[in-house]
Amino acid sequence: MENLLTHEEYKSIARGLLLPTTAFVDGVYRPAASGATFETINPATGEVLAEIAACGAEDVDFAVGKAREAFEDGRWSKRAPPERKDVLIRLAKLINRNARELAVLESLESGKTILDCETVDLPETIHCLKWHAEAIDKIYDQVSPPSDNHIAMIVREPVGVVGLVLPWNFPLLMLAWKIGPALAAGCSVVVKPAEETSMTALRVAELAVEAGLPKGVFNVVPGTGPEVGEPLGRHMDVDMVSFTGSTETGRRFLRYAADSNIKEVVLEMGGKNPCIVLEDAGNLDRVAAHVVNGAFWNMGENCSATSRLIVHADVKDALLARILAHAREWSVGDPLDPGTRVGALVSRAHFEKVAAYLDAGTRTHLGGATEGGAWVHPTIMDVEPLSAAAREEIFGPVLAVQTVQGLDEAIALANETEYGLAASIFTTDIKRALRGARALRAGTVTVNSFGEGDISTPFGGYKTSGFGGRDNGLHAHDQYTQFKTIWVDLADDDDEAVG
Ligand SMILES: NC(=O)C1=CN([C@@H]2O[C@H](COP(=O)(O)OP(=O)(O)OC[C@H]3O[C@@H](n4cnc5c(N)ncnc54)[C@H](OP(=O)(O)O)[C@@H]3O)[C@@H](O)[C@H]2O)C=CC1
Ligand SMILES: CCCCCC/C=C/C(=O)O
Repeated sequence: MENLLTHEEYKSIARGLLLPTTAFVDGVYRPAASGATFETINPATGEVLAEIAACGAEDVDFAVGKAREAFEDGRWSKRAPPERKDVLIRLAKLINRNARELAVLESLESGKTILDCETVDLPETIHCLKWHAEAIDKIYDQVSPPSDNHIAMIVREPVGVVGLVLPWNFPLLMLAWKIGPALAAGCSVVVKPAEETSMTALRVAELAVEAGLPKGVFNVVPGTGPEVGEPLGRHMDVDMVSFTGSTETGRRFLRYAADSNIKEVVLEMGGKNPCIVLEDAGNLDRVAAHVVNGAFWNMGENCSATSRLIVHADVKDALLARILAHAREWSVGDPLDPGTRVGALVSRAHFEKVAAYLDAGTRTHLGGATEGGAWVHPTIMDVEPLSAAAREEIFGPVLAVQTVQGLDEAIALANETEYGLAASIFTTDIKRALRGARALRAGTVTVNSFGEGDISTPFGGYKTSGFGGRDNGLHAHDQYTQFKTIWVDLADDDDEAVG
């Protein structure tokens, strides 16, 4: 990559970074009301990076109040769409101008590789914000099929004050997936970043004010799930929550909503994503490259990671040989080294969760060993269909392999999961590919590739992987919009009134 720096240069940038550590509410940084802090740790070294404001219910209440004030006086919600567009495009440009520092900050907090931060997370974050900004003034209201005696308009309105609860695996990109359409729609937001990765969201909120976003529209309240996430989920003046994270926590947000003001809830949750490789898959080396990328990219800390390989017995050995060859090329190491493909897992606690699965297979082909810190080598193992390793979301670089004799068996096995986020199928027969894609119960199915689609395609899950809406695409704007019907009677003043 020609634009990448050297390992030493990245380390030098890391040493010089100014770290944002307090909440960002109503346009300024401020400590938690209690004055409490918590440590944020660099998972690659175990060192404390910073002490972050440990906010609580009082801070959430304050931030929601400021967001409400901003929403009601219309300083953003009633601005003309082209004006909102200009501000968000300026924000995307400012992120671009600060991309290197943000990439290093993201890598330091999360253990993600600088290679991915520089070449995927930052470019995709910028692209996402621009895409939603550009969409703002191209989304039309509607008029229902007309009749002689009435006209009905269906107008979009911003949903109001929105809580955005984020995960740690793509801190910037998930922020962009949510603030892009939410701010485009005219909402005010209160962001709760994951406690492992608060700092990039804080910095982006500061850049947003520099871009011209009025104060109070974009607030970030760092802290733990129970201390910040729950009060946000239960707040009577929050109109909607959009959440990405585990299915277990997603369920809690449904309860919070039911117990409070029945706010709208959109949930993007876990996955145990199958990749079916049939005997007619074609070039197995190409297939192997996709499987390895799907399974080990971002250390497998990806809700749509390929975590189950369901392979036809006739090609299993040949495919595995190629998968092992590709996986061995994924170097494990310091996330700030641009040659590293597999960085550190996000935390020691998460490392321990993933490591506990490493002996769960019936035969391990590669990996399994770990070395200090929070590193797990790409691991490929055969598993029994009903085993925990075959069913549970591991969220690490672990690929569980199962063998089948045909398409129907493969589909049945692929669908035998509580999740339904993503799936892929490899075959050179278009009919089998489409039959398979239709039968797989997942929000995104890729054929002869691994991927999540792009900003133009909706992203979300079936079954316990998703609820209430989709991220990405114009579909994401619907999450943050209310539809209002305005019905106008066209009858003459002296016509009989009909109900
Ligand atoms: N679908 C996805 O993209 C993701 C899936 N996961 C899955 O979840 C597992 C656990 O990871 P984890 O970080 O604990 O994921 P969580 O679902 O717990 O975290 C996601 C967000 O929800 C917050 N949260 C946690 N508990 C509560 C609560 N009781 N009330 C309100 N908000 C809460 C978290 O806060 P905080 O962490 O700051 O306390 C974080 O901001 C992973 O191993 C993986 O399997 C994890 C991340 C992303
Ligand atoms: C370049 C696209 C990356 C998409 C990652 C999607 C993951 C979402 C999640 O884990 O929640």
